[in-house]
Amino acid sequence: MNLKQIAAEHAAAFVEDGMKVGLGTGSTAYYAICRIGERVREGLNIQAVATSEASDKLAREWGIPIIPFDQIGRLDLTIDGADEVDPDFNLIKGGGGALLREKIVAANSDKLIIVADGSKAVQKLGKFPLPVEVVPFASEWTFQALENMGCQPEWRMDGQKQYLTDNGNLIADCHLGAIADASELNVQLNMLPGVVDNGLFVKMADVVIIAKEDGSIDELHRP
Ligand SMILES: O=C(CO)[C@H](O)[C@H](O)COP(=O)(O)O
Repeated sequence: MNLKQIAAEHAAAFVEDGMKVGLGTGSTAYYAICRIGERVREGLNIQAVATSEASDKLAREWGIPIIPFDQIGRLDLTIDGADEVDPDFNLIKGGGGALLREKIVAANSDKLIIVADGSKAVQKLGKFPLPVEVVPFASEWTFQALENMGCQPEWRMDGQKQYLTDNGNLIADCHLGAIADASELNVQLNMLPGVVDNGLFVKMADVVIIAKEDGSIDELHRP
């Protein structure tokens, strides 16, 4: 049983004719894009924006009409994955490096639907290293500032080279342990010059769809 696929295909059913849709990134969002692509081939009429070059390519392969972000306007919904989801609908995202575009697209969506298997549901965020996107200019200075904040950063690597995001930036994965106050940390990180954004999505998710071990689905709506 593929739990990622179960959650993602459940979410794809939220997409209706005429909608403007944000397409997430990662191995769970992959299945949502494929299911939406199947529906487009069956005649579903939507416009979409992708949160990464990889999702853009996948969507185009399925024939999903992809519109540049600045031309699409407000989105009806976005379907995306997450690395961790807490009971207050806060998330860690960016394991796939797409956190900046994912956060922009989510902020421009009436509804953010998160799809995940049960392993992503946690009581406290922070076991998964928090990705922080850093501009290359003065990157070591910014890295030091993250260390001084106690974030225990580690540069994400791509083989021997530093990993680069679709925006040409670096990722520092921060080993924080349990995060006491995600909202406060989100603000503190983004106040550091050199930090573009971080993977904390504080109360941005509207619906969380979790596929559990037995194949059943929890569909949770933020109050
Ligand atoms: O935030 C993301 C990419 O930047 C992904 O949504 C997140 O990493 C989850 O990925 P997966 O579905 O492959 O576990």
